[in-house]
This record gives sequence, C-alpha cells and structure tokens, in this order.
Amino acid sequence: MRYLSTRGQAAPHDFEGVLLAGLAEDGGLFMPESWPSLSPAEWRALRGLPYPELAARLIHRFAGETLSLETLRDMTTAAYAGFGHPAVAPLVQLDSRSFALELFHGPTLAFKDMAMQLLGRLFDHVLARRGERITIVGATSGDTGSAAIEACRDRGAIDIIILHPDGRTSEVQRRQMTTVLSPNVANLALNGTFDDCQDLVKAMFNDAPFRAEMRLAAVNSINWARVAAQIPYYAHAALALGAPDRPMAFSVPTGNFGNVLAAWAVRAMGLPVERLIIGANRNNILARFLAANDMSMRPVEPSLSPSMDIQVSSNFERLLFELLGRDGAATAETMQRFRAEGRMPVPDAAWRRATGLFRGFTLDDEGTLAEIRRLWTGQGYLADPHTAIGTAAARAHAPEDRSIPVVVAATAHPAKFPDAVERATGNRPPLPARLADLYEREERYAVLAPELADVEAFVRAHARRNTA
Ligand SMILES: Cc1ncc(COP(=O)(O)O)c(C=O)c1O
Ligand SMILES: N[C@@H](CCOP(=O)(O)O)C(=O)O
Repeated sequence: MRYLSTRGQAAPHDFEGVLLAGLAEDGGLFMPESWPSLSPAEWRALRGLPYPELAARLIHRFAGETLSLETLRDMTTAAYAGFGHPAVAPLVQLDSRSFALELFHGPTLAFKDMAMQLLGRLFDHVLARRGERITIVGATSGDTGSAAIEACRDRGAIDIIILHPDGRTSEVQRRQMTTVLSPNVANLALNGTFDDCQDLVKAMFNDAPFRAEMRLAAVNSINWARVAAQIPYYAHAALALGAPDRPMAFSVPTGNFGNVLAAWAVRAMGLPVERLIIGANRNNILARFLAANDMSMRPVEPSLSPSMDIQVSSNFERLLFELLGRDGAATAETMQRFRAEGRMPVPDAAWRRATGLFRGFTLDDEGTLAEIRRLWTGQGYLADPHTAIGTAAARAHAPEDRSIPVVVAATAHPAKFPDAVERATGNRPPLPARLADLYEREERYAVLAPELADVEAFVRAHARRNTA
C-alpha cells in the first residue's frame, strides 16, 4: 500500500514512512493510494472475531508491507489487554434503534486509547528495527495528550512533548497529562486555543531543518496510522449489528474530524454506511458547512465539551481531497485560501456530495446538560458531554428508515468531566481506583505564549535533555 499526500507534491510513502513522517513534506496529509475493499463474503467472515484479531486483520490491509499479520496480532493483543472491558469496545443499547459504542475503557478513559495504545507499540517496533529515535510533538484539546503520553511514557526511543491550551481542558484531563513525570515526557500549556496548538505543531513540521534535527513525529490524527487504528471499531460495531447485510448510521461527536473520517473509511472499504452524523458544540464550523456550504472560521469558544473546542478540523482536508476527485493541486489551493481568507471555497458539486452522506448538528451547553440529564433519567445511562452531543445528534438526524440502527461513538468516560455531569444529574462520577489520587499528584508543566521560536526552543531543550 502506498500513501499519497492530499496536496500532491510530496513523495509517496509506505505505511512505515507515513507512521514516521506524520505530516507530508508538502504540508498535506497522507491518504491510501486506493481503499482496500472487502467483498460482502470477506466481511461476513470477520463477524464474531475478538476485537484484537479483527483490528489486526483490518490494519494489516493498510500496513501489510511493514508488518506481518502475526506481528500486528501480537501488538493488538498487547494493546487491548489492559482495557477495562472484556469486549474492549462494547455496544450498549440505548433505545430501540440506537447504541452507544463505548470507546473509553482504555487507560486514559477516552477513545484516543483505542489507537494510541497500538501507536506506541508501532513506533517502538519500527524504531528498534531501524535503531532510531524520534521526538513526538502533539497538540491536544484534552484527550489526545494523556492517551499519547500514557502510550509513550518511558519508551527509550521516544521523547514526547504535548501542547495544550492553558485553562481550556477539564482539570482531570490536565492532571492526566501533567502528573506524568517520566523523563521523556514534557507538557506545555499555551496561552491560546487548541487551534493555536495545532497550528504550532504543523509549523514545527513545516520548518524542515527543525523537523530533521529533532526527527519529529506525530501522534495527532494528522498521522494516518492514528486514523487506521480507529477504523476497526466501526467495523466491529457494524458487523455485530448485521453488516454487511444491514445498512447502518454512525453519529460521531466531532472536532478534528479524525474519528468520523475512520467511520467514513469503513464505508470506502465496502460496509453499507448509510449516513454519518456529525455532532458539534457551539464551535460548529462543520455543521455550518453541511447546512449551507459555510466553512468560515470564527473564534474558538470554550464549552462544556472542551475536547471539541476546535475550528480548524485537520482531517477535513482528507475528505476534501476525496470530494475534489483526489486532485492534489485543487486541495492545496483550497486549503491555502482557507488559511488566507478564513473561508473555504468548496465547489457546490463537492458540497452536495458531502451532504448526501453527512448531516451536521449543533448543541449548546444548555442542550448538552439537558441531554445528559435525559439519558440519565430516561435510560439510566451516564454520558459525558461529548457523547451526549452524539446521542442528541443521532436523534435529530437518524435515517427515516427505522430498521437502520444508529451507533453513537461514546468518546469519553463521564468521570473525565465530573463538573458537567454532576451539574446535569446531581451524580458525580468517580475516577477508577488507579486514578483515585489524581488530585494529590504533583503536576509539572510550563506555560508559554504561542510563539513558534519559543515553542521550538522548549522542544529542543526537552529532547536534548533526554538524548544527552
Ligand atoms: C471526548 C472526545 N470526543 C470527541 C472528540 C472529537 O473527535 P475528533 O477530533 O476525532 O473529531 C474528541 C477529540 O478528538 C474527544 O476527545
Ligand atoms: N480532541 C482532540 C484534539 C486532537 O485530535 P486528534 O484526533 O487529531 O489527536 C484532543 O482531545 O486532543
């Protein structure tokens, strides 16, 4: 499998190259040259497999030249062994047609662990074989950071530096990152938004000498390996509910567009996904795009679902590339105009193609609290604010045909957002025993203005300290 940049100028890579490169050298994102498509019979043969086995077989379709199926199987088995639920990603029925796909049973209680626990092992395997080391720089609005730190802490060939927006994550999210005092981990709080953090990560990658000097690598979903490792859980849910012989819809609370892109990928691989519903908080650029082809930037505003306080959804570029007929030059020009003008000029035909499959939905904080309350009092289901946006979006935009099930990505454990959940239900969800002393642990992080030179100096200092 070869991977191409969405901007058409970078050299193609294999899976190993993509894993290590993160962002393509032309600033674009890597996409598979063609989608590995499975026949209905091949999909049926995957029904009922344990999650690690299914994950290994599907990811192998993307990584076959780099990793044998046996090696991948060992990695997925180890990656999911520590999850707090035997099914890894259980489906919980919410009502007659909707299900929560619980993706938060990993070590840091959010869906990011599903990919990150594998990614840490992939990096280790490839780096050991090559005798190399890397410096990971990542941006987080709250969940990617702790999942990546947990997956990479104390790994000899990796330094990891995570940028988060100061004061804009939940306290649990911040402490999950800043209380990890391993020598290869550093946290940087920036006076800005998640978008500033993500821009700085991309700017470091686009600074070619710095990128080479630090041997930068990415753990955000700009790295194709992250998206690839998020594909199996959508297939797992769909197969459990009757695919490929029954269509389905997914509702995904969305920020950086990586998670819903993985759902889109299982459709490209041949599963009958009828509709993809995108839930947003007040930072609803994607919902506005789907409603009226209005992809225009507004300032990021804080909300009760902080992980989705995002305006520039990185992975939308991957969908755009597909919508524009995989025309790298057109994708590059559209992205450049978005950056320059703050508005993305998506041709009408491409927008119509998107609206044939996707629906957008916006829920403000009051609505989010009401939805958490409704789920709790009605179904006895305790949802975090992000998941609640997904369930409300599912109700608003479920396909008219009631025989089509809707699977909602339950992206975080309610205990990560105890204040919002308590406000809505009067019930303060406790942290699991292994995190019970989180509030007593020592925190360590630096605070900086979002200036590239200062951030690069911080990264250089951290990486050098570790390599000395
Ligand atoms: C809990 C939670 N829900 C939803 C999202 C949005 O997912 P994505 O950024 O892949 O769209 C995030 C952040 O990624 C998150 O942490
Ligand atoms: N919501 C995310 C933002 C980064 O998303 P990613 O999927 O690109 O890593 C977070 O929690 O950090």
